[in-house]
Amino acid sequence: MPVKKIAVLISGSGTNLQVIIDAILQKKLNAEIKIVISNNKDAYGLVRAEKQGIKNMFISTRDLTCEEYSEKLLEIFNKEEIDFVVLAGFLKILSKDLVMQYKNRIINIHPSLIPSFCGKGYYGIKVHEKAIEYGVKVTGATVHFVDENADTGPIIEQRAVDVDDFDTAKSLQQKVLVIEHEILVSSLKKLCNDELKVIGRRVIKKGDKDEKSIDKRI
Ligand SMILES: Nc1nc2c(c(=O)[nH]1)N[C@@H](CN(C=O)c1ccc(C(=O)N[C@@H](CCC(=O)O)C(=O)O)cc1)CN2
Ligand SMILES: NCC(=O)N[C@@H]1O[C@H](COP(=O)([O-])[O-])[C@@H](O)[C@H]1O
Repeated sequence: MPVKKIAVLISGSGTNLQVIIDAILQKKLNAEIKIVISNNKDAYGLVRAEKQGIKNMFISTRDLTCEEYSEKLLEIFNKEEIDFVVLAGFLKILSKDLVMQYKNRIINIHPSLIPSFCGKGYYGIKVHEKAIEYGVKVTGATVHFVDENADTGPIIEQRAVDVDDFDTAKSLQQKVLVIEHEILVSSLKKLCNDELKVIGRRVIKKGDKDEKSIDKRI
């Protein structure tokens, strides 16, 4: 199977980007990061890419509409012949047009168990603050395909973590980040190996013994 060309979009420290870099170096992923793009010029993730010799660029989204910066991204994806896009802490909503042209080829990592604590306004530490405030006993992380709305695409993988009485938003963020790194690599591996099939809102592993019965049920 040919090596998949991926673009990774970031806005911050890039620890999720780093685990993808590490997984490729350890030959765990059938992928090559062709480009890292950030809408934050100070994102440490750009430093991580530079250190690894990966093409990287800052694209300002300030003063641009969603459609305008999405069009810029699409031009780059086409030029680099990108197969899949990973949103790894990218904090801007992508346009419907871009998402449709890359239907089921863009994945996102979110630091909660969707549909809890997600959607517009839910990003970074804010997600964990809401979880602590609500008093949930379990939270976690989700990898999902990206559709035109925030965090509503079909779910690929989720994993839970317990919320302890002494947890703060910060401590919870650290616990969930460990899980994010694990399920992001796991999901990306399945995607790059063409192991995923989307049936309605459900994402199943191809060759699943129940695939045909699931097909009929939906
Ligand atoms: N079309 C889509 N685009 C994006 C999705 C998606 O599911 N569909 N996921 C987000 C990532 N994300 C949650 O996982 C997310 C990111 C940002 C926001 C948000 O409310 N952003 C603010 C601006 C924040 C800033 O600029 O500092 C906003 O848009 O007003 C919600 C969810 C990536 N794109
Ligand atoms: N809604 C999107 C969102 O909140 N994304 C979150 O941003 C962080 C980026 O960390 P990183 O830059 O170290 O990978 C991660 O926790 C990711 O789940």
